[in-house]
Amino acid sequence: MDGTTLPIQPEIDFCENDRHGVYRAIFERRDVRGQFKPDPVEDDKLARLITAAHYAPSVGFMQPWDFMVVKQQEVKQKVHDLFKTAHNEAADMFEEERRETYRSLKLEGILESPVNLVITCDRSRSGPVVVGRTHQKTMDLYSSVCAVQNLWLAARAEGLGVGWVSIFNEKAVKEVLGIPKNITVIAYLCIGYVSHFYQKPELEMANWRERLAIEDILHFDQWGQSEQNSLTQTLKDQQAAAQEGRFLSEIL
Ligand SMILES: Cc1cc2c(cc1C)N(C[C@H](O)[C@H](O)[C@H](O)COP(=O)(O)O)c1[nH]c(=O)[nH]c(=O)c1N2
Repeated sequence: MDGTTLPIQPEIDFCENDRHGVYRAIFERRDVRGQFKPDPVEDDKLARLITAAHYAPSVGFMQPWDFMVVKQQEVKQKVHDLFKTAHNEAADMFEEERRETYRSLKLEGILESPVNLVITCDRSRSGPVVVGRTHQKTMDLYSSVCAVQNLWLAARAEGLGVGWVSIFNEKAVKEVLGIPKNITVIAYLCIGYVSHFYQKPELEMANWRERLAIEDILHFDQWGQSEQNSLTQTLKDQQAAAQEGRFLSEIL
């Protein structure tokens, strides 16, 4: 193929505002559970989110996703019932000291959010041999997750909150939603306008878990090999800024 005849994008660089917008969406995106407002989400906005998801990268351009919009209260109620069952089971899986804290966490907004959206993965979408998936079969699942992340960031840019709910038995969810056996549920998302976005993850604020120090999860050339070099120092400085809400104003 002659590369010069293919259409190209007019610009390589983003202008300052656009670049800022991308990082803003990344740092200000939150998992929303309890701050949903009942206001309906306009179809054009919801469509933009789904379009953004559909333009995610996928292995071999497989596009293994489907999108299922759930708006009916009785369907949401059934999913919520499944959540409650799984949430009770989950509590018993944690160490005793953490059980009460776990129970006190708000971990879904299924009924309060006006729209629920299911993103799935059809593992046989483009036949048995897929470019890039010949040796690592799970790449299709990761592709659908890329679609979720696109949607999540686009939603933040639209002023919409998204909460990912994974506390239910997948088989039961599929039954309730009539999803065929060969389709994998990747994400059950609650979407809607919010009263506010928190600055930090709710699990971080609840002291459930801290953001890991970047230098502890950074390796050079060999696993477990660290280096005190300028990249390491810059990453530490950027993390300190991000933790204090200074990333957008000081690092960009
Ligand atoms: C695959 C997957 C699955 C879930 C989540 C996320 C992801 C990526 N998260 C959200 C998760 O708790 C949250 O992303 C982290 O706590 C970090 O917070 P922020 O997303 O930065 O606000 C999530 N949250 C929740 O309240 N109930 C849930 O069942 C899940 N499930």
